[in-house]
Amino acid sequence: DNSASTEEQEAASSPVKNADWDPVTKLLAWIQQNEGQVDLEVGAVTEWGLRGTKAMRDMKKYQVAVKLKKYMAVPLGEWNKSSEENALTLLNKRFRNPEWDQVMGTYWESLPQRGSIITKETFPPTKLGLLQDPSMAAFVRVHQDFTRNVLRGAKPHVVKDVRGLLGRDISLEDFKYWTALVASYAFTFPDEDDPEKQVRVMLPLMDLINHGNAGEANLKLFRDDKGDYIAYATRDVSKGEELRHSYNGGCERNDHSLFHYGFVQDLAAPKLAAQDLPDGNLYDESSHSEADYEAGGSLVSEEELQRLSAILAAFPSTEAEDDRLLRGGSWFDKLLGRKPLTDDVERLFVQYRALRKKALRVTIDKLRANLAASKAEL
Ligand SMILES: C[S@@+](CC[C@H](N)C(=O)[O-])C[C@H]1O[C@@H](n2cnc3c(N)ncnc32)[C@H](O)[C@@H]1O
Repeated sequence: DNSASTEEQEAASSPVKNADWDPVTKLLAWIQQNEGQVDLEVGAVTEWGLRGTKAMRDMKKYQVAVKLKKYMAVPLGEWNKSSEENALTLLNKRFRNPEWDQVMGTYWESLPQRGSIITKETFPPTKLGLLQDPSMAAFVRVHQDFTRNVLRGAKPHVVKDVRGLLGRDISLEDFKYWTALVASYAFTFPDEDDPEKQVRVMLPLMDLINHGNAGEANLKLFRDDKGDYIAYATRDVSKGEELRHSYNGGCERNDHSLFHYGFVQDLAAPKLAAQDLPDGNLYDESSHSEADYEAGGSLVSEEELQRLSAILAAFPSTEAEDDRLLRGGSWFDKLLGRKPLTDDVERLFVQYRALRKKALRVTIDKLRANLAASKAEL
């Protein structure tokens, strides 16, 4: 058999043995061996080493970056089920079906390991004060209580007996880890049998693609009529460009992206946290948006100026003070031994509160200018 001997030769001349490959290299090979297509590379995409995906060559609009056979996907439950419930669905399948679990081992290994996922499920409770956002901290506590309660069987509508379901005990740390993964790495697609229903699904490699805002995103994901998953370019892309798709329009608000995905962005046109608009919060969309602060907008008023200014004034630290914590400050701070924060979670939380203040400041400035202009017109 000719092909087998070619494979043997390749294996023999390959510089590393299969077992030594890093998890991502293994993942790409595994997808290609399973009728998939890979036309991107995985690596660091920011100076601080965020992992993401990049174009390996110039790409044309509609060109396929990843194709994944249906059988490589990991279907979970309906989209409106909690991540805890979806995590149990996943763990049940893993524990009850060891052969499948082993086949999928290459995928599990490509995922971030315990301790490196920072989302609402894993935010350390002792650090929540650093957010300077009691309402976000409260939402986080409610989530973390729920996870704990599901695990100890206190939420019988989700599961009566975790041990009975999984056939073994799992630690709270493990449960939080899988819940966080299911929450921040799974996708939502219409159900194949009932398009009215939305279901969650985990997609190897496709879940290594980072979020891009509208205007930056250059990939889209869809499922074809055979049920296979495809990520394709939505415009021409140059070699080396990061490939991104939009997770959710809400990610342009840092409260949303921090809570659900553990990142924040310093946008040129910063958006207020949902709760800083006159109505709305993390879970309830506001009836207002930044457009209402433009000239002639419904929020260009003296009362709104007072309201936003009061929110900004009530923070326990200023933007400049936060900035000093992140950057290490002046020669004076250095002399006093004040070092920049190094802990990832602490930096993220201080970045969040500084960017929240920045969005308030920028909105207040715009509002004040538009208010002055409208008075001058009168
Ligand atoms: C679906 S994964 C994407 C792949 C991930 N970067 C990795 O290496 O495993 C989602 C996670 O990636 C990170 N992420 C995604 N988009 C990002 C962005 N635009 N900026 C910063 N981090 C981002 C966040 O940690 C998020 O929870």
